[in-house]
Amino acid sequence: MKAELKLIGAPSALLLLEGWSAVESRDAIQKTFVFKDFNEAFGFMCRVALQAEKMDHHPEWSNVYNRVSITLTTHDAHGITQRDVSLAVFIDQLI
Ligand SMILES: C[C@H](O)[C@H](O)[C@H]1CNC2=NC(N)=NC(=O)C2=N1
Repeated sequence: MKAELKLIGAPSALLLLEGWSAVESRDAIQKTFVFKDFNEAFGFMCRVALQAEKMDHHPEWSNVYNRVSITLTTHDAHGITQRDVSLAVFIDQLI
């Protein structure tokens, strides 16, 4: 198994991240980002989407106007892995 697909779990991941929280009832983390308007929010989503494709690691997310809610987990591992931490770090440095 690839090292970055080893389960590390949400509690360990959260020690490395700021502003993310554990999702109840599954091994996942989530964060909500609020922008000035839809244009800013959608620009952010485009940058995340391009990186997600590059990493072959995709967020679960929703957008309402200026708000983007993101949940990260690794579907292939049924929980949090290093890939989620790496994508979360990438997302945070966009802000
Ligand atoms: C076939 C493809 O590589 C896999 O389904 C990828 C795609 N994107 C993914 N994204 C996430 N979040 N978890 C995965 O396990 C995953 N697997």
